[in-house]
Amino acid sequence: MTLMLDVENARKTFTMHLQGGISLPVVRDVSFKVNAGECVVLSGPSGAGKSSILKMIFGNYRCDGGRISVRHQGEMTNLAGAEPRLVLNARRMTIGYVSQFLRAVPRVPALDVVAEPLLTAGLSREDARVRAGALLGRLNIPERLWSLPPSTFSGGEQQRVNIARGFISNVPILLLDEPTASLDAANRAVVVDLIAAKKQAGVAMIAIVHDDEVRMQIADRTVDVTTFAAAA
Ligand SMILES: Nc1ncnc2c1ncn2[C@@H]1O[C@H](COP(=O)(O)OP(=O)(O)OP(=O)(O)O)[C@@H](O)[C@H]1O
Repeated sequence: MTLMLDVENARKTFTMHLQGGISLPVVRDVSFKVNAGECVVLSGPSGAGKSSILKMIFGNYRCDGGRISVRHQGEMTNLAGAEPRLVLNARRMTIGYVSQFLRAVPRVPALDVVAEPLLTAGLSREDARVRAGALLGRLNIPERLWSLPPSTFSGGEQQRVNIARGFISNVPILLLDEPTASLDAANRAVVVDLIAAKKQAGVAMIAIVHDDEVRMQIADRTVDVTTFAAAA
């Protein structure tokens, strides 16, 4: 078993500067590990801090304490409090984040939105586009839409473009924030298959899923976030 992510006593408090500096403690003592090929699902009610934990791992939210170690280029590397350059490097090579919403650059065709992580990884434009098309097809995005920017797509289509962009890269750690939220049953099943393929490939995943059926299909373990509740 190869350890890929080790979260130790991570803590987050928001300080609301516009409300007289009120402190909003969200999570404390967050501790769990994820091995290669394993999918850990974060559970807990709305507001428990699940998305905040994913954002702390990805470096969108700064930790106020503790360690977030990821296997980056073969070494366990602490990203909590790391220099921005290291965090950006880890995002390019090690950690992918599939959020519920697509943040696409305006006017870029869907095919290129999906192909972009492969170009960054050094593939030729031609090869990257072929793989992007295959994945968009698998996610039931009709070919006539591939050359259009996704900004006019439906919510579910945009989410599938986002999933394709997240799953196309070969990063060894994937963070999945409600990847099936607005999908129909057929596309949910495709995403469950994509997750199974990533497990086979040894990718470590941390997921938030509200759909019980999807959770049962993908979770190797569940981590209950309420045990990290920070409110006294
Ligand atoms: N940027 C922020 N500034 C202030 N408070 C925040 C911020 N992000 C999250 N919070 C607060 O942290 C708490 C946890 O939010 P979070 O989104 O992590 O919960 P969640 O478990 O993912 O909820 P849900 O299932 O509804 O998405 C909430 O009370 C939220 O208001």
